[in-house]
Amino acid sequence: MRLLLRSDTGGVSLTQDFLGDDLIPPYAILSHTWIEGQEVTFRDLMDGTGQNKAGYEKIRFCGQQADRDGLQHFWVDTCCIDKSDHVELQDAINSMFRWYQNAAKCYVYLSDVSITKRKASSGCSEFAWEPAFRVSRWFNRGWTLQELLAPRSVEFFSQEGKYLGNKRSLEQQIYQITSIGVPALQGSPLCNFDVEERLSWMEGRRTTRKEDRAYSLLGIFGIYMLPNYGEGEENAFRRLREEIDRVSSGPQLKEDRICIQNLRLTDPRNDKRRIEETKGGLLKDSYRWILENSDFRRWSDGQQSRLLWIKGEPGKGKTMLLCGIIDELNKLMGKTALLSYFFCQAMDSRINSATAVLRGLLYLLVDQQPSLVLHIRKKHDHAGKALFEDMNAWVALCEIFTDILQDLNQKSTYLIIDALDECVIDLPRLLDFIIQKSIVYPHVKWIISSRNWPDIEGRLERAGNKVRLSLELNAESVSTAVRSYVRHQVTQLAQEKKYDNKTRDAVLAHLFLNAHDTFLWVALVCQHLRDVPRWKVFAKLKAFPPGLSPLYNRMLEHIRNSDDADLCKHILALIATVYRPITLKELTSLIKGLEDMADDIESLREIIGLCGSFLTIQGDTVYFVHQSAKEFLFANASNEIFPSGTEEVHNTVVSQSLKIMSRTLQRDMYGLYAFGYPAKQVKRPDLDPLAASRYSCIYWVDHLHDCNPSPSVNRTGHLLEEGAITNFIKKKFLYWLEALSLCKSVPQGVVSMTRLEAVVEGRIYGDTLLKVVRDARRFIMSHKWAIENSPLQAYVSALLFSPTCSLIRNLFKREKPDWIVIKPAIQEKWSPCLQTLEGHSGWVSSVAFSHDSTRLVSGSVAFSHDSTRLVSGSDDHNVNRGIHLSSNCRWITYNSENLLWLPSEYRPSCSTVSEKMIGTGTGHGRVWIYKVERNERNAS
Ligand SMILES: Nc1ncnc2c1ncn2[C@@H]1O[C@H](COP(=O)(O)OP(=O)(O)OP(=O)(O)O)[C@@H](O)[C@H]1O
Repeated sequence: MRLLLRSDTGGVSLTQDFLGDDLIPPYAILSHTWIEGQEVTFRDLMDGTGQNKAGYEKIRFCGQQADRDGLQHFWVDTCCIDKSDHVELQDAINSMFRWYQNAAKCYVYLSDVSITKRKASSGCSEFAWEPAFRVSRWFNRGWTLQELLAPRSVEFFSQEGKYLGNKRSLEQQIYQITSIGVPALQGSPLCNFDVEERLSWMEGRRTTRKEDRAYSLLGIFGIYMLPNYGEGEENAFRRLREEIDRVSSGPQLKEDRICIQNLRLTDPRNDKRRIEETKGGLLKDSYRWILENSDFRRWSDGQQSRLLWIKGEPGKGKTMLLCGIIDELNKLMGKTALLSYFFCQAMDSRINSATAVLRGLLYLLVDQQPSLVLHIRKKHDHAGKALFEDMNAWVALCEIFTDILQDLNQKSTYLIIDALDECVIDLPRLLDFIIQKSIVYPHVKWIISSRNWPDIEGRLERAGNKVRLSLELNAESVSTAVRSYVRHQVTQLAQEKKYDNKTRDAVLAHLFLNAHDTFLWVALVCQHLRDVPRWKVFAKLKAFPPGLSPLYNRMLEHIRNSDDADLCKHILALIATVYRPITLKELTSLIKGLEDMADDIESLREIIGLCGSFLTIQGDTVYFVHQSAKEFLFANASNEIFPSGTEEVHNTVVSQSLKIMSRTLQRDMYGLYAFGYPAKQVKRPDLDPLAASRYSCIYWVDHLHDCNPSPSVNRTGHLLEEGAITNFIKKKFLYWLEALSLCKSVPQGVVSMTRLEAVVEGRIYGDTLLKVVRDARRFIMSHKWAIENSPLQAYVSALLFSPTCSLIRNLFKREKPDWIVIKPAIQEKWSPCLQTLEGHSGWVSSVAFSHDSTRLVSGSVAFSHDSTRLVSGSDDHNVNRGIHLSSNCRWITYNSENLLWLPSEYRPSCSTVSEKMIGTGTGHGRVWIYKVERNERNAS
């Protein structure tokens, strides 16, 4: 790879050809569309010509921008490849994706998007360039697809070289323009997207040479293929397909991929990037102190100190400190060590549990050393995705993690976990695991961070070899770091708001005096000041008291005094109560009075802006600015934000959810038409009919459950009327199942129905509701597989194969296909078979219950393909849940006879589970769970 080097005088020269990625210095890369005959070529550069061509401007722009970003080198496709050299061109085509991927920055130069022109004519708002952006040629060209997807950092510039935004800040617009899903834009590994989806991204894109439409996809599929110009587009695509099939049909690779896809809950690299971006970027001067800190050095240099615990009060900069440490370790260790990390976030239920932490850490380890996936596959091949989700997930993940740490075989490994206090589920287990592993494996070093919580402190006391680094005890370093941060923030602010020196100095002085070593306080005040007109700054400064709580109080007071106080408080209460961050559209459906605003996103943004600095919007999702803001509302303002308790908010969410679902759910919402249309291939339409009701579909039962757990609540005084739920199930149940499938959430639906049955049983509701809920639960349990795989099967096989007396079948008989003339003969009532558990590959020969009747173990035997070996296995299930739970299985291979081991706590027989008598039956690969009527017990 050849790069361009900018001299001090602004001239540009080509470097040597770097052979080997490790030798290439950091560089920026240009993405643009070509102007026929006006691009500067390799030959031009060699001959010292080309400065008069229009394309030279782009080279100048790229060099200057790289310089501003502290990069000496940059790359431009027009002149860094010698296209007259056939071999070099072939090599470049196959390397291009990697070159974009490895670039420190990618600048997209949009020659057809101008800011000044539009400003002059329209007078004009910040986003006046957006219409031109949306129709820019850049989005219609073939090569620019990989230039959008491969680099981590993609920044967009107008023809004047003015910054318009980056891949993250313009995510929604790019998604709307290209239909490329947000996860792909956020850097999710492209192998996670199926072949058809990736091919579809090229639709509507053009290239000058037809064959390039296929060649420009090579990197996106991670394949190598020699270009052969002249073969024509059709042949090029045929060869591309063949190569894709060849690579992906390797059974090993395919299984590995599925295993990694199932393991992936989040990509912690994306979380890190998102956190840094939303916090305004990572400032080196504010974390560098740690590298020289004596405790940190003791941990990094010492053999014995394997666990570093960084602790401090809210907003002291722990998360950003860890981001900095990760960057430094990455730089320092390169590929000589493995580095994996995870950021816990209490407000996001995907990433606030101990299992999520282990999954995230494993994901990054496997990404760096793919051979490690074998340890996961040992269990995953048997259990599938349930391995990571069922009630035994923690046990299974611990075993896998331990195997991997052992296998790493002395390779240096760094594991970093931020914000343990935000690990809401199973923190004690996670702490014990960390302590134990940090003692056993000398090649593994851990960094964890948390607030000063006595519980964590108490538990960590047991870790003998830890180093404790308290931010409060390093006040001097933190104070200097905060001062750097203040300086940086105020300089930016002064530039943006055009402060004169006096105003700037006043702001600086106020922040220096009152920050008390708390980054977050500074960040919040500066955010406020962005909305304050320059001339009011002096007066406003006094309104920011020192300390986080007083500042939050002040922010609340501001809301209290505003015209929209009630609306803001409702919004704050809702955002504090939901189980995952919600989008603006979902917000409109859950707040009374905002229902009609789903299409007025700009006004919604304004409304969120009214909630002071408590909330922030990323993409189109609403978050608290910081976990401490949410905690403040619960601890210091709950009377005001939740005047009737949180139950009331749950209540409202349920009734609003029922409303929006009743309004939006209907048959074939995505226009799939074909009954067998695979769920995997379903793409969200641009105008997603579920956009406003997605959250409701998945969580309404959870909110119902949390409305008021007391069974003695008087039904009439309760907002939740039996009628609303009964009506919803009677009228919308089947559409809800389809929606769950479209949202890839059928398993959550099964759990919801089990929960709903328990809630209804525990309350003073009428019989009708209970009957219909029980029937609906049997319905989803019986047909979950079909509906999960093809959403429209809810109207075909599910209805046809339900018992003739099923309430749901009869309520929705109008939906049954009329083209099936000969209908299958089906029994009248639901069969006693409650559930079928699958997973074994041989005959299941033994089944037993645990003493507490909550668990079931099954055993099977099978011959190997060549019939020389007998394999026996056991499988563990949880009886109370509606999903197959099959982790914890141990496969044992024998040379001779079948030896099946069952732990002694299990005993054969029927059992009473949730007041029902349960029996079991077995077959090839399956275990059936039956409901046993007392007088039938012996018979079954
Ligand atoms: N090195 C840094 N570079 C840029 N911004 C920083 C840096 N350190 C802290 N900040 C700013 O301070 C704010 C608070 O920092 P951070 O979230 O890291 O605190 P924390 O100690 O992890 O808080 P908590 O314990 O409440 O989660 C961030 O949102 C960011 O705006």
